[in-house]
Amino acid sequence: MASLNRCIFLNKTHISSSCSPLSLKRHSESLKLSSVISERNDRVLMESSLKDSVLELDPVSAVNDGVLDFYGEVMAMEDQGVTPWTVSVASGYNLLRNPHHNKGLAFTDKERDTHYLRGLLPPTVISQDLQVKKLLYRIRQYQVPLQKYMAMMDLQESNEKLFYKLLIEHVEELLPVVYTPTVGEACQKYGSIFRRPQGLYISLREKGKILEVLRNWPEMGIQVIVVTDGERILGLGDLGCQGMGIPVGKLSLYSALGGVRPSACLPVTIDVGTNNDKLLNDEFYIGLRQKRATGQEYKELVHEFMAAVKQNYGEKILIQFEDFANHNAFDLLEKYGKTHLVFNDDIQGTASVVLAGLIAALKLVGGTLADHKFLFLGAGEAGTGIAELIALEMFKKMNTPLEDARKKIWLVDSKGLIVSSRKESLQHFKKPWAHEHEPIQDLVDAVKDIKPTVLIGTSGVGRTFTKDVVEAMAAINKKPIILALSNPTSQSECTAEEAYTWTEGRAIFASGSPFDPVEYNGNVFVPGQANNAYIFPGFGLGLIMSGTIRVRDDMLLAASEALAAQVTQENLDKGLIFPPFTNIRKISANIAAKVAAKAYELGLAGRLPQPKDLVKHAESCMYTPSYPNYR
Ligand SMILES: O=C([O-])CC(=O)C(=O)O
Ligand SMILES: [Mg+2]
Repeated sequence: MASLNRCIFLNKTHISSSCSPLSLKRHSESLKLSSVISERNDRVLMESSLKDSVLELDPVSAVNDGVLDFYGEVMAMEDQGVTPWTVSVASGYNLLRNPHHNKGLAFTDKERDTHYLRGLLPPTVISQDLQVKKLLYRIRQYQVPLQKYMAMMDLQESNEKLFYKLLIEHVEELLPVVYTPTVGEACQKYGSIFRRPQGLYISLREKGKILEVLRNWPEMGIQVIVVTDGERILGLGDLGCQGMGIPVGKLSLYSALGGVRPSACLPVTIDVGTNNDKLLNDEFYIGLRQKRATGQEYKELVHEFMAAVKQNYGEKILIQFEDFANHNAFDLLEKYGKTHLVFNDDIQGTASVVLAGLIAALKLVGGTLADHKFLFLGAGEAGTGIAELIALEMFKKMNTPLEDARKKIWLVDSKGLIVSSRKESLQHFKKPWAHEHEPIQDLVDAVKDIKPTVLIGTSGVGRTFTKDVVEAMAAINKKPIILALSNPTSQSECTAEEAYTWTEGRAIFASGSPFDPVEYNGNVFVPGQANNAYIFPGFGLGLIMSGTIRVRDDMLLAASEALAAQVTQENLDKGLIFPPFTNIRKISANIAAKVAAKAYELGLAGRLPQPKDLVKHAESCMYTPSYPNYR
């Protein structure tokens, strides 16, 4: 019974709130917890001598067959309540089951002795590097992307540090596995692949209790929440509660790409029902089986959530809105932008990344932003968000009046070109783009008439950049810039191969979801990935490390410029308007530094004094997943 002499971690809230006085008394008496109590964050570390406790156990707790009934579960009568008491012991078997502390076969001999692991592991001791190699080998064995995804999720739930080391060191290969496009399929099938909860579910049933629900989450030092209501998951539509895969994936990138501690990240899904009949009739669906609540009922739940988050975590908590439908996304950003540190990834993150790509592309096509003409297919969050940020950059950098800047930008939605005669019936976020022009129904006619230099797809509908459309762009421009941003791959407006082939290799192409390099006429073209994953991790790190409490457009522009500055001549020579993801942590540190610098400049930073070298400071704040040595 040597292994019983060890450290245990008890969660304060669980001691005080979830244990009945009776069971607590029985525990404290029988376990004889010694008095060395030190507090570390929200945890209470107690040295206990369980060895003694075993000898002193009340005979009632010992069951006949010799199995000790510590928790009264075996002896309790049916009408007696039993507390579902758990103690997490940071050693022995539980240490191996704890994803934050587990090192698997990398536990040294000394650690195996000290932490009661002898016999629980096979004799070999291997390095973390060898573990990475082994895991990568295993993941490569799977042919189906969803299997790779599930293997990665299993790893995240069993050995968090190994998961992050693997992801960081092989980011180009594994990003499409844990994130877009595979995460889209994972959300579609989340009901059947769901194993363990990876975030908080806040449904209409939790109304009035959201603060309590937040307190059920085991970590207290939360710095970033990514929240969705599942209504517009990528370009896949309403996936209800199964949208949870998105906050989980985004937050994995916060840690891997932006260096925010995993324990400081909280994925949240707000479940107000779904209008997806297929899910409502799916026996494995995990969410509320009802149509979406709207209007006041919806607003009240979200408002309670926003208030509870600030109450529980304070003013500096960053809340990233993700994959909300247009009809809520703009209003939520507008409303909570005034009172909370909020950021909408689909409106602002996508805008910032695309602007960065365009700034870099100017080096290939020449001129300033104001010399170009932009045509969008799709006038939702991404389309209007990007359009507004491009106009803002022209205004700030070239003193182009905002109204004139907007006139260089045209949007097409499902009803055709957005023009002034449609103004009355347009949603408010489309109105600034309703310019004077004859109505045009088809995209190809809009391309021929408007003659854009840049074509951007944000419609969420795949295959809409047809051969006619792309050829029309190629007829007008020597180097047409074509960005097919909708996700996942199935919703991309065109493929990389189509873009290069239909423009005879002249396109400057990037897409939201990754495409492999394309060989055309003996040349290899490497498409860039214009995905907000370049921006949000570094952007969030910059906000957190400066201690700011509000997001400003100037910070988004700073992030774009920082990202564009990371595109090298070598990248441009290959036609790439984004740097490779391989260096993403360095890129994120640079973005974070520029965002933080802007926060300091605007007087919005709460962490004073300002560090001298913000890039170094950002790097020093970043989480690294190497194993610590356990005493
Ligand atoms: O998740 C992604 O890959 C990009 C994004 O925010 C979206 O498409 O909604
Ligand atoms: Mg999104």
